[in-house]
Amino acid sequence: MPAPALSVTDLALSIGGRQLVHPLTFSVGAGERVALLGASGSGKSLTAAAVAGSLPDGISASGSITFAAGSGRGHAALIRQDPATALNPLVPVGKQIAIPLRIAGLSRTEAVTEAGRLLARAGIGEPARILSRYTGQLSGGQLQRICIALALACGSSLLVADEPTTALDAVTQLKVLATLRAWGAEGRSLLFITHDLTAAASLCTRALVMEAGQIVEQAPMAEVLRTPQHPYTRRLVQAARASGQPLAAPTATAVAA
Ligand SMILES: Nc1ncnc2c1ncn2[C@@H]1O[C@H](COP(=O)(O)OP(=O)(O)OP(=O)(O)O)[C@@H](O)[C@H]1O
Repeated sequence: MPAPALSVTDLALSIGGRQLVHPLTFSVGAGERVALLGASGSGKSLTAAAVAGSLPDGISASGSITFAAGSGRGHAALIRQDPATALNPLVPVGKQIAIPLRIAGLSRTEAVTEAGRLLARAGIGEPARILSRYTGQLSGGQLQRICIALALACGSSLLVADEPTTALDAVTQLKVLATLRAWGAEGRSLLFITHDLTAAASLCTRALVMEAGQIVEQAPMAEVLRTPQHPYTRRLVQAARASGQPLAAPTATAVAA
């Protein structure tokens, strides 16, 4: 069995002696798409930041986070709800995507061509036109997909996506979810942080559920939807069903597609 893309063991996070995240242990398999669900303030974003190595100042961490050996040039890439914060507003996005490609040894021309190809792979229409744009000239959904193209350019094998669809309209949400699905279908791993069970169920095959800084449930997504165990998970499933949106975990065939 291949080593997990990500193994988190007894990860605990605190600030000034106040425990924000209690010791957590979980893994994300190679090519697996895992949802990290939980209410606001349950510790999802801090966990995501710890995995991506970008904890805010003042937060202390203990425990271990390991990545599969040889799992790509950059281990984990993080995309957030506000993707503009990850990009430089003064540099055209194509140039920003070209930087890691140049570092990896591509010539200037090759890097620009590859940046366009990666934008297309991330679901951006008319990539040649988008390459020369600045972040201020692009929509939230486009910026999310540009961050995914950047993660592709960095050779990341694991994408940590922290509420990437929360601020988007329904149509754009579907486009970003499709890009994330394609990311996983190419054998890369995904940790999808959200409080939107409908989005998580459409994308992920396994779910971790957090409440008050602890993982209270972890199971295959289909099982979570069918027989949620923890009271918070039950409320989440009931609320999603009450909204009338279809709730179904991806099948093994859909994952391989
Ligand atoms: N930089 C920080 N300094 C102090 N406390 C923090 C900091 N960041 C987060 N916290 C606290 O840690 C807890 C977990 O926060 P976190 O942002 O991880 O929650 P979350 O589940 O991602 O919530 P949301 O869905 O609203 O983003 C909260 O109580 C929050 O107030």
